[in-house]
Formats: sequence, C-alpha cells, structure tokens
Amino acid sequence: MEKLSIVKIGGNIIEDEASLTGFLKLFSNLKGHKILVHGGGKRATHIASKLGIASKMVNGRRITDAETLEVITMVYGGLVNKNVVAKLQALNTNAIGLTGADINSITSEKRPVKEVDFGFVGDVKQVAHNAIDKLIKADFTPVFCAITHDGNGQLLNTNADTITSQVAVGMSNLYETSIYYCFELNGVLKDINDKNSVIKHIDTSLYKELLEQGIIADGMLPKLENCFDALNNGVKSINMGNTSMLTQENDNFTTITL
Ligand SMILES: Nc1ncnc2c1ncn2[C@@H]1O[C@H](COP(=O)(O)OP(=O)(O)O)[C@@H](O)[C@H]1O
Ligand SMILES: CC(=O)N[C@@H](CCC(=O)OP(=O)(O)O)C(=O)O
Repeated sequence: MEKLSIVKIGGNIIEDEASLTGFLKLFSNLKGHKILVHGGGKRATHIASKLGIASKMVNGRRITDAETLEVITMVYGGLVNKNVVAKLQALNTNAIGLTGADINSITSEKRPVKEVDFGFVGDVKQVAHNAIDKLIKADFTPVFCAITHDGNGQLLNTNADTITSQVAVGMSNLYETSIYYCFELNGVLKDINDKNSVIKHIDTSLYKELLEQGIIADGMLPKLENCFDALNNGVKSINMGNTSMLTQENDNFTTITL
C-alpha cells in the first residue's frame, strides 16, 4: 500500500501569519501523497463578533444558527481556504480547496437535538474516498475546510479534528494513512505549564490513566477521542505536536497508538 499523510492545522497557527507561512513551507516540502485539513474557529469568532454575532461553544463545538452558518461558510470555505490554497500555489503545491459538498466528498447528518441544540452542525456519515483519490491520482493536493453537507443542499459545520480523523479512516481503504495534528504546543504535555514535558508515546492504557488524572483536558479531549476512533478504524499512525514535527529534525512530539 502507498502512504498518505493527512495534516491538520488549527486556529492558532492560522491566526499567526508567520506560523502559517512557516507551516505551509513544511507542508509543501512533505514528500508523498498528502491532504491538508484546516480549522479557523478563532477567525470565525472574530469576524462574527465584528458583525455583532456572539459565538457560543459547548463541549468544544460551535452552536451554529443560520447566521453563524453564513459566517463560517464565508470564513472557512472562502477567506481561510482560498488564502491557504493561494499560498500553497506560490510554493508550487497544486492545491484544490474543498468543502465536503465539493465532489460530494464528505456527507454528514445534522446532529440530533438532545440536551443541546447545536443547530447546523454535522456528524460525518460518509467519506467518498474514491472521489478524493481521483484528485490525489491527478497530483492535486486536497485542502479541506470544516464544512460538510447533508446531500439535500444543506451545508453543515463540522469540527476540523473530526473531519481529519474521518477522512483518514476513509482513505485507509486505499492508503497506509498517517495523521499529523499540528498545533501550537510541542505535543501532549504531562504538565500543561511546562512546554518541555511532552509525552512521547500514548497507547490505550496510558490514555485511560491520563484521562483519570485530568491531564488531558479542554480541546485535547475531543482530539484524542478522535485519535482512538481513527486507530480502531484502520488509520496506521497518529502524531501530535508543533509544525516542525513534519521535518526529520524534530522527534519531540507525541505518537499515539492502540
Ligand atoms: N495535556 C495537554 N497537552 C497539550 N495540550 C492540552 C493538554 N490538555 C489540554 N490541552 C489543550 O488543548 C489545546 C489544543 O486543542 P485545540 O484548542 O482543539 O487545538 P487546535 O488549535 O488544533 O484547534 C491546547 O491549546 C491546550 O490548551
Ligand atoms: C462544529 C464546530 O465546532 N466546528 C468548528 C470548525 C472549525 C474548527 O474546528 O477550527 P479549529 O480547528 O481552529 O478549532 C468551529 O466552528 O469552531
């Protein structure tokens, strides 16, 4: 099986021009087949607030009413996605920006209302791995934003970490797939206040211990939950750390296995 790398960048990297430029250079230089997934939650919150729309997050997910859906469509699908694609073109990476509606790549289902009504938030149902592979085989580099669709004309907001793990699970039918979650810290830290306390390897049993000890919290909770879901469904390896983990020089990041 050929190899495929799926790289995710979150809001903090996107917000910092120098970090974004540095990251995109590393991503461009990455050998082999690759896919980029980007978030942009911070930018969406910022622009929504300029428009007088308050943002509300519950369990790390944005409550997405009709107005907020308009904002995130403009920000993720337009502003962030197209800027990332243009910057990649400048680095000679022939990128194509996509939402899940494009080439019907990611379909999702509006999250059912239980204790919380998340509004237009979608849980991934299907990833069209063969359609995505046509782009890869044509030497295009897909760049996904955090938008999916329900197949009936409705766009839905889907967390970018979840898009990453679900696209990785789908592509594992065709490739030996690795995920790289790039964020502003060096990896999963034993002590959140000590940036050098990277836990180099987390497996299922250590994961349970870290959860019990409360060492994994906030944004890291859904991230790691997604990781174990992906590993249980065919993804070969998952790495988490700052963007320099995409180079051979840095081995100070977290690797996650079953
Ligand atoms: N043990 C931990 N190690 C590293 N980060 C942690 C840990 N526990 C919680 N976090 C938090 O998780 C955040 C990363 O998740 P998130 O905010 O979803 O990132 P992203 O930028 O990818 O959207 C970090 O900024 C950090 O505040
Ligand atoms: C449903 C939901 O919460 N979607 C996220 C999608 C963006 C995202 O995941 O961005 P980061 O990776 O930068 O956090 C949101 O709107 O914030």
